[in-house]
Amino acid sequence: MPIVKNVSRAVSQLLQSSGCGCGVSIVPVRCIGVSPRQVASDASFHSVSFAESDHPRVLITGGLGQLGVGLAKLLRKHFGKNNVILSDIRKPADNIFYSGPFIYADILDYKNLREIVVNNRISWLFHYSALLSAVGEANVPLARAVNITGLHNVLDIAAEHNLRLFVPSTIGAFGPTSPRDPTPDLCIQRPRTIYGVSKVHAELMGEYYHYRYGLDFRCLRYPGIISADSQPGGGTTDYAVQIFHDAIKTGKFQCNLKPDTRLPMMYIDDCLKATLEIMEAPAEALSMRTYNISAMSFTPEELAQEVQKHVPELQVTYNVDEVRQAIADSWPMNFDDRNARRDWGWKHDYDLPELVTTMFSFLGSDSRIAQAN
Ligand SMILES: NC(=O)C1=CN([C@@H]2O[C@H](COP(=O)(O)OP(=O)(O)OC[C@H]3O[C@@H](n4cnc5c(N)ncnc54)[C@H](O)[C@@H]3O)[C@@H](O)[C@H]2O)C=CC1
Ligand SMILES: CC(=O)[C@H](N)C(=O)O
Repeated sequence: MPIVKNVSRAVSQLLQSSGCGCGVSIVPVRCIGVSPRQVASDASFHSVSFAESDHPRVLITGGLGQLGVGLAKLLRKHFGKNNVILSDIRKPADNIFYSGPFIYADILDYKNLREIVVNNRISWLFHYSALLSAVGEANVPLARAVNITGLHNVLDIAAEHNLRLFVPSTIGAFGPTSPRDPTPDLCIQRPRTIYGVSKVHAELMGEYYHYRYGLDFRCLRYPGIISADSQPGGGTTDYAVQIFHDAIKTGKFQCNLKPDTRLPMMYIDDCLKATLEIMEAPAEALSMRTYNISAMSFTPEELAQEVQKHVPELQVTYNVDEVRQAIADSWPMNFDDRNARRDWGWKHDYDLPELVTTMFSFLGSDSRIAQAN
């Protein structure tokens, strides 16, 4: 009888302790071939701090996409080359392979991922693997596996090994019934893409693990990201990268969204800066675990006009892709990021004119390099 009493007291203490994450003492641990179970642990994830110890040991999943290589470069500057491991299931180009540690990691292979985390003493994980909005609609079973099952693997490993975990979300986590102009952090989220559904799931699961197990989960909802030295991976906002390449190469650009489709966008340097800043923010500063971040918002027509200031002869035509247009029409037009600005001092550096100038200075020098080779 006393044993039964003790057990029920322990269980009720556990349930009551959810909410702040401090002192929570159970962690989901998966055994290979056995369903998830829970074991006792004294871990207090919120106390993990790198301020007084060495740099974090970082793993980036899905690192060979549009954003991962730039993130690795930024983090290596801060934490040292060998403390940041880039990973993916694709083969890296020579320059990436030789620029720092690279490892094969399939996020659907739980055991392999856990082995990498353990063997490399990983303490921060940036989970970038995903299928984006347009390619996700083209292959829903794969998007569901990578974006949802893969996330479950990452969450369990992060909780089990006390990692600080960053998972990006997106403007695509909102849908036609969300307020679109502007879209606040907390509002109706009923996206109609598998990508959006998987990202709402990631936000909720991450926050659940935070409140239930104390996982140090941090999440930003990125706008469409624009970069010069990496290609987008099959999203609805890809046009805003392609226009620069086509303006330089052919002077002609065919846009797959209508000219007046307004979407939030951001230059990659701002996106990566925000990602590092939220990971470094003290836990006490974070009143939420999922934040919108914003920089600018424009339509294809407005972007084309700005690009034409640099390439006046650029001809733009419109050939609307119905799938992408329907997605874009359900996404935010403007993003409200007041909470990020208030809580941890988020501030963007690039508006539309600076973005366009910076893109051309990058691509201009790149094409000169390409010609010289
Ligand atoms: N690029 C953008 O405009 C935005 C990106 N995000 C998010 O940021 C993250 C990174 O985005 P991008 O670099 O643009 O994506 P991307 O599509 O360019 O790259 C994703 C990477 O995931 C990898 N991957 C696919 N299946 C995998 C698996 N089973 N195991 C390991 N890796 C796998 C792919 O090989 C690819 O290199 C994603 O989670 C995305 O949802 C959010 C909003 C905007
Ligand atoms: C905004 C995103 O998440 C991405 N670029 C996409 O268009 O799917």
